[in-house]
Amino acid sequence: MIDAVVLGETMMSLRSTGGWRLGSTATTSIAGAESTVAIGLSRLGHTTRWVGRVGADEPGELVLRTLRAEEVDTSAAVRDEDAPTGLILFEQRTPDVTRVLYHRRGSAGSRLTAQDALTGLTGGTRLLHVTGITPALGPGPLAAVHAAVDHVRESGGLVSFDVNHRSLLWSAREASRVLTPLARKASVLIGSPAELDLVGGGDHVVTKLGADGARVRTPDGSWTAPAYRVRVVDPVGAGDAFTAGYLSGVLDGLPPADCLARGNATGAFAVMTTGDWEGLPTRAELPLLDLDRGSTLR
Ligand SMILES: Nc1ncnc2c1ncn2[C@@H]1O[C@H](COP(=O)(O)OP(=O)(O)OP(=O)(O)O)[C@@H](O)[C@H]1O
Ligand SMILES: O=C(O)C(=O)C[C@H](O)[C@H](O)CO
Repeated sequence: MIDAVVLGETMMSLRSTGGWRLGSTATTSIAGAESTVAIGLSRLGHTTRWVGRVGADEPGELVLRTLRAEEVDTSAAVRDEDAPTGLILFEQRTPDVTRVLYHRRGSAGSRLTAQDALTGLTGGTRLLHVTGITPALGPGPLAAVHAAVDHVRESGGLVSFDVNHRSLLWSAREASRVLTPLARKASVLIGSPAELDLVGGGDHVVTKLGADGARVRTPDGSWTAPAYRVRVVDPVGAGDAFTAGYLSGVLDGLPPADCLARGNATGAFAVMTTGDWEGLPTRAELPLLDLDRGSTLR
């Protein structure tokens, strides 16, 4: 049995050094909320699988190759001959503000089916992680998320759900209508305060508070943990990085306060580096943030 399966769309990312309209140079990589969580968990030593569709094209090969290099299992991924891999363009205007532009309508990732999801769960998983992005991609991906969530719940596994509302994809009103029933099925519900307002509560709710850290409420109590004080280079992806750390703690059986601390650490690593997943820590690197200023890793 694998530790964690994630389901969703991963795109090729293009990150410009200046404005797109100026004809700047760009760096290619990959981006996808769920695959960032898979990479984060894999670096922390958990076995993970990514389930999704890419086009039968070079951006799709970049997605699969990158995930494989991060030891994320891609054996259930589908290469779709009839649609391209989606693209996401990042344009960082200030250290805190990054513009996002999608080229993903009709992408291979948006053709995900319930059957893809069930195939991806073959062999069983301890944890399924899904987000509110996939249901925004169309009826097929929405059905895939429901099928996966129902299957894992029936098998006794944990389901984590990060609301991840993407306003470029749909309105808050529509997101609330579609995501509330999914949030009810989650064992661990994660979001920002505004996102959690969209879907209502749950038994185990984790609130991401940016530079203020995070809090968790379970039937046993509530805990908060402050963020690490670090220099922010690129805040995009911090939420998914946090989720990877938090879920790693859950898989390790840690108490909620320790899960929060691990999530704050992985979130801090993400904001200190450019890119969503590139700076995520290995397990050996986790204590780095707790070293005194000026000390070195031996
Ligand atoms: N400025 C910061 N300094 C230190 N840690 C941070 C900072 N911003 C975010 N983090 C860490 O990352 C976690 C998630 O950040 P945030 O609440 O901004 O998520 P988010 O809104 O989902 O972000 P995004 O959608 O950009 O990925 C925080 O709970 C915290 O642990
Ligand atoms: O917006 C999406 O659909 C993504 O999956 C991209 C990520 O959310 C973005 O890179 C921040 O994590």
